[in-house]
Amino acid sequence: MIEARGLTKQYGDKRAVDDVTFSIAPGQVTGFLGPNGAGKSTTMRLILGLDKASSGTVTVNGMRYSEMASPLTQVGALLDAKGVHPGRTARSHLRAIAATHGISDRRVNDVLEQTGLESVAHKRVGGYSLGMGQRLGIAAALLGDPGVLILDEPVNGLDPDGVRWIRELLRFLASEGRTVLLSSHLMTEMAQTADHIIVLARGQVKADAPLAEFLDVQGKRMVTVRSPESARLASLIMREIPGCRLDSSGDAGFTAQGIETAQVGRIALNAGIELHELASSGSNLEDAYLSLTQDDVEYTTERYAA
Ligand SMILES: Nc1ncnc2c1ncn2[C@@H]1O[C@H](COP(=O)(O)OP(=O)(O)OP(=O)(O)O)[C@@H](O)[C@H]1O
Repeated sequence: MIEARGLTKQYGDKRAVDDVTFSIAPGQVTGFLGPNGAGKSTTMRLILGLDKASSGTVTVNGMRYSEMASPLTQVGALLDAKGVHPGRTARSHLRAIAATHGISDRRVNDVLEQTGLESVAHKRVGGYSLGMGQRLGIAAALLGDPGVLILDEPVNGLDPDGVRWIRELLRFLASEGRTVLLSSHLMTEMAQTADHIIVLARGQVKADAPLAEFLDVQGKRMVTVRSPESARLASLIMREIPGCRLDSSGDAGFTAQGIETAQVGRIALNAGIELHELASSGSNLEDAYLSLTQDDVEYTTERYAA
């Protein structure tokens, strides 16, 4: 369990984290989302005692990081996978960390095996690919067998195989009852990995909800309709369902928001209109996230029309 209460971090005149309160529960993966500069990494650093809060508190299993006698066994983190001496081998890197906590060589071998690094454990880290470096960072996070894991953009730059491996590993770790906090800008990946979503924007919590609820509240369900009489059907729908929004899809059809498939079916039936397609698609995490944060993006660019 990670608990933040009124957590605030001020850098000069920049308030990077602004009165943030949340509880991150064990047994699930919590996705930490937010535009660049939203305060995600700062919050993670505050949890890990790498930065000092200006006010408020954050605890892991009821304790501040600085109060933990053996922090690696409580909380494991992957913040910057590049912070490893290039001349060391993976095994010697992990052994050096293990030595600070009295962790056995056997455990080092276990995490090398768990992260698929056994066969390259004797090689110098300087020659590692990005994916191998990420695996080593995760091996270090797992070393103390902690109940809480914090990973800042762990899938950045990984190939599809590595991305899937991390997704399955995090789901497994959560299923063992661990608390997993994961930040990523990859929405499709997050949608497949997270059970719960926290969105930060300009240092504040904009949403804190189970994934399904987040999609329901923020997302927009879309109905796709195709009919040889689509223009007549569209005008009937506009008349009968005020507030619904239609967009022509060009292919003898249209998409509609703010309406259910059953309503379209009934209107079509009553008017004797033949339907060739009537389908509902759920909203995706990217759309839901973008609609929530569109006014909070600090670094923006012009959009290109398709
Ligand atoms: N050490 C620091 N000194 C001054 N400002 C900082 C420092 N660290 C972070 N900031 C500022 O705090 C804000 C939040 O940054 P942070 O890195 O936490 O955001 P983020 O959500 O992790 O962004 P990204 O998605 O780009 O990684 C930014 O405006 C950043 O410039």
